[in-house]
Amino acid sequence: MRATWDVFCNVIDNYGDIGIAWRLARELARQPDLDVRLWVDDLEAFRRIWPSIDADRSEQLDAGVTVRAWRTPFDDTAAADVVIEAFGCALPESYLHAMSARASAPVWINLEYLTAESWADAHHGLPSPHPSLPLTKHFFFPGYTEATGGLLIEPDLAERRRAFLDDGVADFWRRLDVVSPRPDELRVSLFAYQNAALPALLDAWAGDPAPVSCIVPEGRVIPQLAAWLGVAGLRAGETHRRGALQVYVLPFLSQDDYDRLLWACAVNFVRGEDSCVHAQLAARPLVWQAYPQTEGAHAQKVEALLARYSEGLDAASAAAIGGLWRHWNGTPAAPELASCWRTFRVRHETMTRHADAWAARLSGQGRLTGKLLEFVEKRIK
Ligand SMILES: Cc1cn([C@H]2C[C@H](O)[C@@H](COP(=O)(O)OP(=O)(O)O[C@H]3O[C@@H](C)[C@H](O)[C@@H](O)[C@H]3O)O2)c(=O)[nH]c1=O
Repeated sequence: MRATWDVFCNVIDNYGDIGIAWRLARELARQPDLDVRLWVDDLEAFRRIWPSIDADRSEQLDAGVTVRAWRTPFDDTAAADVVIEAFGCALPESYLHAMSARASAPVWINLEYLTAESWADAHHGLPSPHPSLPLTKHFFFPGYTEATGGLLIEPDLAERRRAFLDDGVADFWRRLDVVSPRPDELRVSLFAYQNAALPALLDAWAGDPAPVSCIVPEGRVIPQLAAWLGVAGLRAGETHRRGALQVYVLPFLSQDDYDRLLWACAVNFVRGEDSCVHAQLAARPLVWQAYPQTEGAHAQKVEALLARYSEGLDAASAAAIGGLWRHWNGTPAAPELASCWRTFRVRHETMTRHADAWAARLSGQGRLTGKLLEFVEKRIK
C-alpha cells in the first residue's frame, strides 16, 4: 500500500528552509510507494531556487512532489501517514486535529537544524507528547555521526558530479556567460551574509600572485561587494577587475545549477546549512559562514564542524583553514586573514586532497533519507 507523507515548510528568511525541505521532498518522492506533498508558505522564495514553480498556483506537481501553497486559513485536508515539520514550524491547528482524528496517529517528526555539535547525538529521536492531543512528535537531528539522522545526500550526487566534471564544465561556464578558467587561475564561489571580513578577503584576492576569479550569485553580499569595488550597485552579468581579482556577478541560480557551481569552483565560500553540506560534498575546500545567532551561539557550531573537518589535516593547513573560518565568522583569530589566505593558497592542493577524502567519508555514512525511512518504519502502526 502507498504511504502518504506531508512535509511542511515555513520560509523564515533566506533559502535554507525551502532548500532543505525541497531536497528532502524530492528524495522522498523518488522512493517507491510514497506519495509526497510539500506545503510551502512562500512560493516566491521557492521559485527562486526552483524556477519551474508557479507562485500563483495552490497545487502543482514538480519532480514527483505535489507542491501545495500553505495558506491561512488552512485548506481542509486529510492528514498523512507521516508528517514532517521542517525546523519547528508550527503546524496549522486544523491539521493537528485532522492528525488526531485518524484511526492511527501519524508518525510526526520535527526535522531539526544541522549541527556538528556532539549534543545532537543525545537529542536525536527524542519524543515530545502533545499537551492535549493524542499525538507524539519526534525530534530528528541531522548530523555527522552514526547516532544522528545523517546528512541529506542525494544517492546519485557523486555520480552526477563526476559526469559533470568529465563533460559539463566548459558548457556550464558558457551558459553562465563566464569565461573558462585559465590554468593558473583560482576560481572561487561566494555565497555569504553581510560579512565584516569581506573587504580584507577581497584585498587579499586582489593582491594574490596568481589570478583569482570570484563568482558571486546575486544576494545579500552584493552591496558590500559594490562598496569595495567603488561602484554604485552591481547587477547580474557585470564583471569587474581589481588587481589579480576578477569578479563575476551571476543571477541567483537554480538549486541544481548552484550545486554545479560548487563542483566547478576550486574553493567555495558558503553560508547557512544546505550550501555548507553541498560544498563539503563537492570535494573542494570550503569556507563556511554560519547563520549568525544571538550571543554568538554560531561560533560553537563553527568550532564543532571545524574540529571534525580538520581531522587528519597537517598543522599548518589546519591553522590556515581554521583562521579563515574564524575570521569569516567574526570570532577572534590569529594571524590576520591575509596571512591565513596566503598559507591556504600555498597548501591548496593538500586541502583539495583532504576535501576529496572528507566528501568520500561523508558519502559513505548513513544518509538522512534512509535513516528517516527506517525511523518511520519502526514507528508506523
Ligand atoms: C547562492 C544560491 C543558493 N541556492 C540554494 C542552495 C541552498 O539550497 C539554499 C541556501 O540555503 P543555505 O545554504 O542553508 O543558506 P541560507 O542562508 O540561505 O539559509 C539559512 O536560512 C536560515 C533561516 C537557517 O537558519 C540557516 O541555517 C540557513 O539554512 O539556496 C540556489 O538555489 N541558488 C543560488 O544561486
